[in-house]
Amino acid sequence: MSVLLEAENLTRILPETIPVTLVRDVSLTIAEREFVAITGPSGSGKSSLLYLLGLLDRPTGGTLTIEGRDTAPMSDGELARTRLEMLGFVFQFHFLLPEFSARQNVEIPMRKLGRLSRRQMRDRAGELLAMLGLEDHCEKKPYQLSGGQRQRVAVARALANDPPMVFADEPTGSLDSKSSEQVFQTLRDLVTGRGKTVVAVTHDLDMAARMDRRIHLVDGMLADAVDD
Ligand SMILES: Nc1ncnc2c1ncn2[C@@H]1O[C@H](COP(=O)(O)OP(=O)(O)OP(=O)(O)O)[C@@H](O)[C@H]1O
Repeated sequence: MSVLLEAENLTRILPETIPVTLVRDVSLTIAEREFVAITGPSGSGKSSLLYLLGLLDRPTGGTLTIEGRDTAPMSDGELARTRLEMLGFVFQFHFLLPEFSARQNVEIPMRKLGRLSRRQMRDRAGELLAMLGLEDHCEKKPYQLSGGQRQRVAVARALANDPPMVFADEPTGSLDSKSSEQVFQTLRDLVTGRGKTVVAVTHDLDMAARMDRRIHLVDGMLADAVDD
């Protein structure tokens, strides 16, 4: 399996009067077609690590390569472009734009990348929504959808530019158990059915146990490093 992301001694320290260490010396690799959970107690740095791996934040130490390319010398513009092409994001609260339909929300990352015609974007958004069982809801606004449906629109939006990797931060955290299971199955299908890599922060240990690998953090460090 080819490696997509490689972190070596990844560290993020906030330069406060008393510096706050969010992530410390984390080394890991994430390969194609992996379904990885990031677990750990509240405040252990799970979201901070996800933001670093997702190129939403820059480390203060260590290295991060994506498909073999070092991210340190990349400008903010290059990082944004790499995110658009390589990475999709699903957050606990869907962050769909309320004034736009489901379809228009899914088109947004395609518009930003600017590779497809209006017609192609429209068609692709419709196909993605249909793949997630939302073919009858394309023209609805987020407030007209259930929590689980909104989260599946967010998954469709994450897939808009066909990235190899999807990051999810507590994707089922605000859903009831039935919708959680649907969203979990949707993420699982991305890996087994579509060959994506999915990395998800979760508090839900049962869910983490059903994923293929677990990265456990304690105080911003990998738990196996803490055990040493
Ligand atoms: N901007 C910030 N300024 C100060 N402290 C911060 C900041 N961002 C995060 N922290 C602290 O860093 C630690 C790690 O936060 P992070 O959100 O990554 O943890 P988490 O494991 O995702 O937590 P949770 O499970 O509660 O969401 C926490 O103690 C948090 O309070």
